[in-house]
Amino acid sequence: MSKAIQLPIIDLSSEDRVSTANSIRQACLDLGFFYLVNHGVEEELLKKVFEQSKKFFSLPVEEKKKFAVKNHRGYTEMYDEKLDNSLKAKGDSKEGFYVGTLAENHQNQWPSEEDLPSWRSTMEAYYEKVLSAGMKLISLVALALNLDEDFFQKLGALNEPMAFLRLLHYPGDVDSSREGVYGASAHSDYGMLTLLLTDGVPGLQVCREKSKQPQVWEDVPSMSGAFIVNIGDMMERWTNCLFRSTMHRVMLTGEERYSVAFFVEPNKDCIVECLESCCSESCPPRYRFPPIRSSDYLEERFRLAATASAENHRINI
Ligand SMILES: O=C(O)CCC(=O)C(=O)O
Ligand SMILES: [Fe+2]
Repeated sequence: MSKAIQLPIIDLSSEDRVSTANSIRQACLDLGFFYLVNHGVEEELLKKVFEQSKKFFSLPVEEKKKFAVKNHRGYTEMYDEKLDNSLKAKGDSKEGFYVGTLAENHQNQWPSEEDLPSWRSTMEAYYEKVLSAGMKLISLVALALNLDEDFFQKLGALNEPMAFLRLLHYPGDVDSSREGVYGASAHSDYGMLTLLLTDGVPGLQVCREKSKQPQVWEDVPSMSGAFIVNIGDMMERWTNCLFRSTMHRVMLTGEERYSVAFFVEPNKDCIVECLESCCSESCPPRYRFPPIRSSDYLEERFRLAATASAENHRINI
């Protein structure tokens, strides 16, 4: 058993925005992981998303493959992805389903109303609600960086955010005794921030210092009704590594596990480069992080994580 970590709790409904922004700043300087409570997404909807997710993953695999991922929307099979591509294992032991931005809803794939009634409306409602919580949170993140709260909106990062909802299912019957077998192998997330919901089954772990050997992994307990939020790599680049995008993974415990990740990414054309408020003469922009276009960066990361078996449904955003 690994040691359980205690994450700070951020209340999205608090009227004291300055103090909330300060707490976010501290959490992001420290680990870049925190719980988000009072986020405005009703318990009932959280429950429904899990129910509908289970219904989809319970379909026969041939049925699920009819929604094989296209343009980064739809079903990803077991082993399609290897988040730590230095591993020898064939791929991560999980299946998933991506829903992309509703602004380009024609590109999304939906099971029919006859097969899975209310599936689409549940996912759309969840997408809208979590996106709205994510936008509120990003305003607070801007304040936490001593910027105007609408900084990322003004920058044009969020007029068409490339947010992805991803349903995840980790089967309980995978032999995880072999080396390199994980539900999700070690990685950091790609974008601005991630709002994660889990069903309470353990498995998620974080590593504070990825270069320290041996690596120390700590369990992240889930908190009922709260999102686990983490900072992604593009936010780390924007902040010149002031805010941390921490490495994490999902262990297989022998118990089936469901989670729902919501990745908030800037819009495609947004250039991600060191913010002025995060560099100075004594702390210049890191040379390994030159300005990049958001969608170029994302595509490259998706490409690196796709296993050979997933090559034929390569992402194209
Ligand atoms: O399922 C989880 O708890 C985490 C998944 C994750 O880290 C990811 O998909 O990026
Ligand atoms: Fe992740």
